[in-house]
Amino acid sequence: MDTSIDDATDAATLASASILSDSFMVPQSPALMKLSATAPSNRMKVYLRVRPVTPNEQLSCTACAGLDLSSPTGRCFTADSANGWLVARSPSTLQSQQANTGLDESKLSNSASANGGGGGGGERVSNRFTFSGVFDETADQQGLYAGTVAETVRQLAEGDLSSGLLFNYGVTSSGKTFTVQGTPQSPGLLPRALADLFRRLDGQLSGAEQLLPFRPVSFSEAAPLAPDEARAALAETRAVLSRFDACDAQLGDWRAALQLPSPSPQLPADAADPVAAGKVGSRCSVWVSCAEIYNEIVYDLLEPLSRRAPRRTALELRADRTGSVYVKGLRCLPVSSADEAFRLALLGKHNQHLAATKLNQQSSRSHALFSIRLVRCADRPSPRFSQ
Ligand SMILES: Nc1ncnc2c1ncn2[C@@H]1O[C@H](COP(=O)(O)OP(=O)(O)OP(=O)(O)O)[C@@H](O)[C@H]1O
Repeated sequence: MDTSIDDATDAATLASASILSDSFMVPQSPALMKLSATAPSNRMKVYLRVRPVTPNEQLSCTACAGLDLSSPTGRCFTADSANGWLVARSPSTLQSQQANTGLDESKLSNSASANGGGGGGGERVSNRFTFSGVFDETADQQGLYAGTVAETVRQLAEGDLSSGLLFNYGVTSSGKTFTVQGTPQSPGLLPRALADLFRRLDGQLSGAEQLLPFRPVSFSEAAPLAPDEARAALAETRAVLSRFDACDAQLGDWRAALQLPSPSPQLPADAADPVAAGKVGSRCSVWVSCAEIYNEIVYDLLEPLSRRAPRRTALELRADRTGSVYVKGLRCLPVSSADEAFRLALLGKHNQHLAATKLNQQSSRSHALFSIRLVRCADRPSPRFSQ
């Protein structure tokens, strides 16, 4: 997987790739990745998003000197959304083509072979990479969400999916944060997924003041929750959210772009239980966690820090009874709205290790993991639940 995408980025393609699966696996070779991306029956999907070239990149890329990157024919790649292809050409090939004969786009594309080999009489002119979907720089955030994550969220909300993963991969400054988090005016995949999930669960959620019947444990299990434990869990969410002031200024814009109600809706303590009232067949609670992997150590990004304990605790990985790996001790907090869940995501992002790199003033220095867990209680006398 890495090799194939890196080939493209080497050719100055600025893109991030996302993988969505309900059984996560990492292919070991480019050939395997190609198979995964194209086989219709495979549950892993690989998408490529190309972001716009910035004026700075146009100026600073020596390999691209003389090329007009703002023109589709002046670039060393072509994103073909209709076919799910990315055709990459080396800058030197492009320069010599433009200088000598002018660029013949159709000839270049035709020369690309399906297995990524070159054409043009044995000369390696271009490579074609195949993805489950390709989104060029004109793709907006809503279109990207609708074409990638929306179906997984629907399946999760309807109980057709037990687990899914969105894995976002790309070189520094390729647009990972923009794609997953987005901006207040243009929210990315995560806030859209949360808003969509809560809209779909409308009427099925345990209210903030009602007792949650179960809590998630390990990777894929749930355990009954005693009333005082439920109260403590809800109080912890409120305590963590109360530290949110640092990011609060932008919340109005996020809410407006996502059409979220403001402030977050919380069911009153005496709200009718929708299951008991026969309105829905199941009752759900949503829990989120936020971790980072920094220098190969896992930390809880929602852990409160104090003067006495100014550093985050290093957490350990464990395997549960099914062999699934989880982070022991990672806070998993109940949330009653998309607004609450996204505020926790923003707080986690705020706490992540950041540094400026040559290419990105706000570069993430760690890998962040945001988990959304849905616990569904089918009926109370003999409860069944799914995550
Ligand atoms: N599709 C897009 N449309 C417009 N601007 C974008 C797009 N993708 C990324 N950008 C802009 O490009 C810059 C770098 O993007 P971003 O910070 O998301 O990269 P990153 O992959 O998260 O970087 P790092 O790994 O260093 O944290 C940002 O200024 C961002 O706003």
